[in-house]
Amino acid sequence: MTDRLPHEKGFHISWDQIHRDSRALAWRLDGHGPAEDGSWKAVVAITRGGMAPAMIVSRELDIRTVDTISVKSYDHQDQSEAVVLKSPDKELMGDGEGILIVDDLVDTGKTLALVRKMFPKAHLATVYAKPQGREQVQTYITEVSQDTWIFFPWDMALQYVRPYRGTE
Ligand SMILES: O=P(O)(O)OC[C@H]1O[C@H](OP(=O)(O)OP(=O)(O)O)[C@H](O)[C@@H]1O
Ligand code: HPA
Ligand SMILES: [Mg+2]
Repeated sequence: MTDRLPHEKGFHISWDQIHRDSRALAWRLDGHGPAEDGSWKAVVAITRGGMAPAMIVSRELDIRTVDTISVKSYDHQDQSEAVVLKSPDKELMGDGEGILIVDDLVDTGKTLALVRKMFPKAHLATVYAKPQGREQVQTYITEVSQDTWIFFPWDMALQYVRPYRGTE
């Protein structure tokens, strides 16, 4: 876990930061849907990490139809094969046209590759992206290096840190 990080760097994201970055994602997507007025039909969150960004995006863009797809590919920081545990509504999704699929980040791109295969016409958007998976995502806000592990606020808690000088 955190004391045995396989990644060289840690990028710690606060609630405030993910809120700002998710809003920035929404504003970038605004008006770029395939409908005549540029709107999107629905937002689909890739659970669980995509749920908070998807909520913020759907709020900003006034989209009330929100569904989820559950893809599991990691146990803590160990990656395994990506599998779909729950699919979104078939009738709503079709081939994905007009659907905004939102996740917190793309890392290797395995999760999004699977989602893309299921819904080839959907728009895939993430808040953060690493270089290896960047090709899989159509819109993202911030890129971090591949050897960085992103820590999200829902996986962290405030705790005591020792002063820079001192022994306690
Ligand atoms: O680009 P990839 O290498 O596939 O990795 C990115 C995915 O991995 C994490 O989800 P995870 O499977 O850990 O599930 P969670 O969202 O429930 O934490 C993250 O939230 C992305 O969905
Ligand atoms: O850098 C990451 N942070 C959190 N979850 C992840 N899942 C894949 N990569 C990451
Ligand atoms: Mg996830």
